[in-house]
Amino acid sequence: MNTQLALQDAPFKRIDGKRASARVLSEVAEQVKQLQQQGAQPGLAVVLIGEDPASQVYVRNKVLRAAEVGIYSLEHKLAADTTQADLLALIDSLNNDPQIHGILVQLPLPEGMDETRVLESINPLKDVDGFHSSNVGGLSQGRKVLTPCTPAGCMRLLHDTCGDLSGLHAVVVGRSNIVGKPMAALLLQANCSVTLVHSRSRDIERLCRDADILVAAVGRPKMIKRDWLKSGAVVIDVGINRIASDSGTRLVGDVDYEDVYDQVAAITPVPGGVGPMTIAMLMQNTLDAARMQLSKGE
Ligand SMILES: Nc1nc2c(c(=O)[nH]1)N[C@@H](CN(C=O)c1ccc(C(=O)N[C@@H](CCC(=O)O)C(=O)O)cc1)CN2
Ligand SMILES: [Mg+2]
Repeated sequence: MNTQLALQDAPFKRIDGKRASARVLSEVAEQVKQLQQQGAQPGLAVVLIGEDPASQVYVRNKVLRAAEVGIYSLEHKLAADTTQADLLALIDSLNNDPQIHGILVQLPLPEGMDETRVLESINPLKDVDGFHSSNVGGLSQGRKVLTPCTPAGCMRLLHDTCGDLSGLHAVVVGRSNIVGKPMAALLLQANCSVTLVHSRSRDIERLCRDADILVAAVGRPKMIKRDWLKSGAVVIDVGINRIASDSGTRLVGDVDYEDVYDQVAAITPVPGGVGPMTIAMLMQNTLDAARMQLSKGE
C-alpha cells in the first residue's frame, strides 16, 4: 500500500484546530439561526461540581461558545460537597425540562461520586457528551448517535486533512472511555484498520511505526518520539499535559512535536489542535440533540 497519504488541500503540516473549530462554530450558528426562524431554540445545561481550576475554564468556555452560536445555556455550579443524591435530582429535573436539549456534567467528578451512576442518569437523547451506555453501544454498532466530542473533533480534523480514510491503518494509543475507545469505533466506522494500544501492549513502538494515522491519548507528556512513527504519518495529539517551564507551567501533548515534525505529513499542535474542537463539537451535538428531540415532539 502507498504509505504516503494524499492530503486534502493541506499545504501546512500544522493542523490548525482553532481555524477548524471556528468553521464548525459558524456552521452551527447558521443552523441554529434556521431553527430559530422556525420558532425553536436549542438549550444546553452545563453542570460543574467543585472548583477544579481547569474544569472551571472549560465550563466557562462552553457557556461562552454557546452564547456565540445562539444556543441558550444554563450553568449549574454545585459545591464540592454536594451529595450524589442532589446531583441526581438536578439531572432528573433537567431531563424533564423541555427548554434543555443537552445536558453535560463536567468531568472529573469529585472523589466519592459514582461516575457511571451519574452519567447513566442522563436521558440518552440529551447526552451531548455521548457517554451514556446507550450511546456508547449505538456508536459501536455504527448507529447515528450522540458521539463523544473530542473523538468527533479528531475525526473532523482527519477528514479535513486526509479526505477518505478507507483502508488506512490507524493506531490509537490509550483506551479511555472518553477518547481511546470511541476514537477506535469512529475510525472503524470510517473503514480504517484499527489497532488500539495501551499500557499492557507489547512493543508499542513497533505497533505505532505501522500507523498511517496515529492518535495519541495517554496523558504522558511527549511520550511519542520520531522513531515511533513512519515517515508521512498523520498525527492527532489529544494529550493536554501541564509541565513545569521557566515561566511557570506550559502545555505539551503526548507527542514530542518538535522531535517528530520532520517525520510526519501533518500533526496537531498542543495547544491549538484537538482542544478547541472539543467545545465546537459540543455545540454541534447540542444542535443535533435539539433537532432530534424537536422532530420527536419532545
Ligand atoms: N463532560 C466532559 N468532561 C470533560 C471532557 C468532555 O469532553 N466532557 N473533556 C475534557 C475537558 N474539556 C472539555 O470538557 C476540554 C479540554 C481542553 C480544551 C481546550 O480547548 N484545550 C486547549 C488548551 C486549554 C488550556 O490552556 O488548558 C487546547 O488544547 O488548545 C477544551 C475542552 C475533560 N473533561
Ligand atoms: Mg490508557
